[in-house]
Amino acid sequence: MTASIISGKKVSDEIRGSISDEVKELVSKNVVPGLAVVLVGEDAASQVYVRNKEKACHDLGFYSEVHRLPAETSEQQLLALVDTLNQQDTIDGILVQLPLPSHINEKSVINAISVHKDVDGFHPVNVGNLVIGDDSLLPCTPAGVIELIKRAGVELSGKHAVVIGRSNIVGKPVSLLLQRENATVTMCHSRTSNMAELARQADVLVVAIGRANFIDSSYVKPGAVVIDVGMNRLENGKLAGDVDFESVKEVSGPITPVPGGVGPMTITMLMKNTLTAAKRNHGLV
Ligand SMILES: Nc1nc2c(c(=O)[nH]1)N[C@@H](CN(C=O)c1ccc(C(=O)N[C@@H](CCC(=O)O)C(=O)O)cc1)CN2
Ligand SMILES: [Mg+2]
Repeated sequence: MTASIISGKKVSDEIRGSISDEVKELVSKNVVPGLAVVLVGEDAASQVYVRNKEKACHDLGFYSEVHRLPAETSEQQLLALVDTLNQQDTIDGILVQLPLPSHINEKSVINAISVHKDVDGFHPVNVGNLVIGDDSLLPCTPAGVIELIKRAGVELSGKHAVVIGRSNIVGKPVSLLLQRENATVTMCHSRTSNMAELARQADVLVVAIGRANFIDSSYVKPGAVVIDVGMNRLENGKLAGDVDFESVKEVSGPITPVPGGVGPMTITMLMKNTLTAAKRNHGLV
């Protein structure tokens, strides 16, 4: 029997509806949440994502600034812009689209963003608070993964979750958030020798490895929930996840598609973080 599809688009629209209502209330108090997005260079995928973020801001009534800088922008020039945005009262959230050109140190840029405006949740202070369980702005994709699992009605407490991939922006934080939901978490990575065996033990399998269609049905326990964080552009221009959707959906439980799964949730969680930052910046929480 084919698995049920977890629609990130549907969940995203539901959450954006409530964000839009909250923004209207804030605007009535003369508070307009402001997001600044900085894009350096001409990476095609990044341009799509930044356009999606800008559109979401406009759709939800946020103030939005997009700074598109040439690829040859120096690290110092970028840091100067971040410093200006840190001090700009109309801006509650700042993000610098990754990846950056190789001559720019991503860590230096992330560290330069004010912790309170770090709506990506990448700043070491926000990451540290995530690790110790204190309040923090959560990284958008991991937060979106957890929201999708919860809204699919999946109970995580006591379940075995297997995360494949250990990146700083997805694998590591999503493992921590799964632990916060009392799941038992196994993290697999490029040096894991028995990945398929471990993956088949998962009640919930989260895949974020950046390899198109890598995970087939041999990695999936029948009925397991499968969350595909992959975002791979194929030579034919189509988008593919890390999961071989057509084969896996025949054995899995609820599964996210690509596109239309985790991706839209990343943007929505960014809007949610910006709203939170605006409320905090204006002393409303
Ligand atoms: N500063 C950041 N950089 C990057 C992040 C991030 O969270 N912060 N994450 C990824 C890219 N990403 C957000 O920027 C992102 C990826 C995909 C989507 C999305 O909506 N995908 C759609 C398909 C879009 C398309 O047609 O290509 C989907 O999956 O349905 C949104 C955001 C790396 N960089
Ligand atoms: Mg404001």
